[in-house]
Amino acid sequence: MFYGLRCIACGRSIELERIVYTCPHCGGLLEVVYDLDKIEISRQSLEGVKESVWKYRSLLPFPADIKPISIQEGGTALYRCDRLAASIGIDELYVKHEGLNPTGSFKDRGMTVGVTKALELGMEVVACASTGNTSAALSIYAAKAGIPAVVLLPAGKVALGKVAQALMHGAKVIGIRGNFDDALTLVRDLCEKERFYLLNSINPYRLEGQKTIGFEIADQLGWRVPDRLVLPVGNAGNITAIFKGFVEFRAAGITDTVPKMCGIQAEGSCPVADAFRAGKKDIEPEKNPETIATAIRIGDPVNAVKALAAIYDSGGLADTVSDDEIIQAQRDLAKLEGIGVEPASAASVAGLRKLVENGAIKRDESVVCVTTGHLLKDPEEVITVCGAPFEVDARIEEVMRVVRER
Ligand SMILES: Cc1ncc(COP(=O)(O)O)c(C=O)c1O
Ligand SMILES: N[C@@H](CCOP(=O)(O)O)C(=O)O
Repeated sequence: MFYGLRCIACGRSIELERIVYTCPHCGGLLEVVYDLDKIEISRQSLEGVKESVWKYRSLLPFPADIKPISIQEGGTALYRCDRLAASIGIDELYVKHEGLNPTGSFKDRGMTVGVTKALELGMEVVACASTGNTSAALSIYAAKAGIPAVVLLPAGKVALGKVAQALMHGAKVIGIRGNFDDALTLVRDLCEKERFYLLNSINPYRLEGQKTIGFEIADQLGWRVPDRLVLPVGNAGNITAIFKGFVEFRAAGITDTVPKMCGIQAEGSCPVADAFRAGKKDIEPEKNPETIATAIRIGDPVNAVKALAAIYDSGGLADTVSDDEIIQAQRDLAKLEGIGVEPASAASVAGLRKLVENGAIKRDESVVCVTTGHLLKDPEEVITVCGAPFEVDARIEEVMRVVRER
């Protein structure tokens, strides 16, 4: 076999048939590892292949006969953003807009792999806890695969567009009176008891799909690796996965370096940034996380240890931004570049602005910000921030009065 499962803490190998999400020996997080001597991948082999998560199939954990559950995820735009760059004060800025995936977030990359793995393992029900996007993605891939999905959401705390997706694609949607961290604890227990397949980012296979963001950025930049990657951090899976992608491309000889990974959290929900500032390798969970960016309102990120390792190993950093800075960055992306994102995504650009202002990132560094979810995910936040549209009588003078108003 060209891949295996390994515990990042004790280094033991785990049998591939076992349905476990953490190490049965020490409780550590698991990761998929590859034997690169058995894998054929090169710049030449990738040339001309249609952009998609499955373009990089030789670095995904499946035998050749497994058919993916796919809805054309990946292949998202990497925009060069000169107006935004000028306003922030750097020379070369790109935005990787993951909001352009089928359900409008990067989670689709994880779920195409995760749900395909669920079927390969013979699992009959998939489940997750979610602040919204994971549930939307799980629901659509479960629908495509023809298996039931169960999703646990923090009641009243999930953006409307995301709940709508989970409902319409047919998941069993259960709001729990508690926060995301409570929901995750519950769903882990549920999956254990009912033999449901857990597809939060503690599942190491799901992260394999998300690492293709890193592959794709290098590919789209003509095999160049940016100096910095800046992205929001919630449950801390994505920063881990993307770094893994860059590390694997370097190990395979496709690229020659990795970017400095810069994780941005909201001020009211920042255990990873706190741990980084204290020079620690693990977090102290935050009991009552709060931020307008509901997608990253997470106090006890399951992948914190992996994420902090990615940050330290790459020479990156973690920092925080305020909700006001997030909203301003959301407006900047929308108005300067035509990129519509949900608040959590804008944390990346808010973080970049702060890091350039305080000198942590230099003008001449090349930067990619990952915008993780689409604007339409959270229409209620948009109305709160922008106000409702004008309403007038259906007469031209009334319309002109408003048009002329400053
Ligand atoms: C839109 C959005 N951005 C960022 C994040 C944070 O990603 P991660 O949990 O992988 O750190 C999430 C959810 O996790 C999300 O839905
Ligand atoms: N923002 C996430 C939170 C769950 O993260 P996961 O990556 O562990 O599934 C969501 O969309 O639910």
